[in-house]
Amino acid sequence: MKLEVREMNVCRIWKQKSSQILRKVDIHTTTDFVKIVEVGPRDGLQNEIVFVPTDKKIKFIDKLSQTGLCSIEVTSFVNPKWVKQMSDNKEVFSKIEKKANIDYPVLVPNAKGLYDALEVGVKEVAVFASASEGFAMKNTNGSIQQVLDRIKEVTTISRGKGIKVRAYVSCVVGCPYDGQISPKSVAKVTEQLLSFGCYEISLGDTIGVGTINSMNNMLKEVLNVTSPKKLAVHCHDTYGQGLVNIIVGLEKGINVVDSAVSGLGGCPFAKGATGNVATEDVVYMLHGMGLKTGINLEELVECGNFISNIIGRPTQSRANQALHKKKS
Ligand SMILES: CC(C)(COP(=O)([O-])OP(=O)([O-])OC[C@H]1O[C@@H](n2cnc3c(N)ncnc32)[C@H](O)[C@@H]1OP(=O)([O-])[O-])[C@@H](O)C(=O)NCCC(=O)NCCSC(=O)C[C@@](C)(O)CC(=O)[O-]
Repeated sequence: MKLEVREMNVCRIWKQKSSQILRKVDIHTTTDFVKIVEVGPRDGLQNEIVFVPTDKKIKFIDKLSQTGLCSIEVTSFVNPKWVKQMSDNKEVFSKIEKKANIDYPVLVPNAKGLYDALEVGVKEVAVFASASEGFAMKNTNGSIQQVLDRIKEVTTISRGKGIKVRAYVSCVVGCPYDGQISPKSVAKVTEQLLSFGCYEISLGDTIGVGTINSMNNMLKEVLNVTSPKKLAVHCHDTYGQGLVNIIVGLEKGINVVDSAVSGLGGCPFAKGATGNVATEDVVYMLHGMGLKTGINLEELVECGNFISNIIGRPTQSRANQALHKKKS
């Protein structure tokens, strides 16, 4: 009997808390649209050891283009000795069926990557910096400052050619090499990237260690140097905190979220990192909150199943598993 009363109280408190969160989200978002940047084809597949055939990558991206997504990061133009999985970048980008209302950014680390991408007609690039020295060195073979210098060159060339530049900051709360990361370092790198002309900064919890508190502290500091409209969140789900960390971002007025269908992914240079938060789970959550994404969840589930079959691993998305089971 006592237990029942306690459970009822816990339920009531949770209901109050979740409606407070929803109210806050309503207050802070100027629009009820949340933009999803699908990173499955790049962040999702870059860590796969077995090479995913190029025609399957293309089919995967073409299927994603049918779901209502408006931005799909398709590949990277990095050194193929470092990331062999993305070595078919030119063929993938050239052969995907591009829809007029979808952006197809590609990841580039330096001017060489940019020029290679320009050869196949890329219109948007994503550059990547780190808030930790250890990860900057392991991931990009340079210090934070050296990487920022390369990015400055990429943004200068890109702006001259009318190419849009988005930027990532990795390890915004924790680093596999340097441990906890100071929110001030994240704010400093964010400010520099914006000063180069990057239109949006995606804050990456690369190893998925963030919690409500660490995300909150980091975002408070970053929001001292910019507006939420310039930010996106990119949460890996290693500790199962991806969705809740996205809510922290929404509460602060951020309405761009990166995710990977089926929870694919991880970074080859971030030990212990697992996949991104699954796009299906994010979309299910956002729609349940009354927010719009423009995405058809059923079609997304199809994409998740398609790529899971190709890589030979079950989907990591809980929403996908549940919806698939319900259907069958
Ligand atoms: C940054 C570099 C290029 C420096 O790599 P480096 O070895 O220091 O480069 P280098 O300038 O000394 O050149 C060495 C060789 O690489 C070649 N090279 C140089 N650049 C390129 C290029 N763009 N494309 C193709 N080839 C390239 C260059 O031409 C040369 O060739 P060689 O003369 O020996 O034949 C290297 O470290 C690299 O490619 N790193 C890859 C890092 C990567 O892809 N990491 C995963 C993505 S980041 C991520 O997942 C995190 C994120 C974004 O999702 C957000 C989050 O979760 O936090």
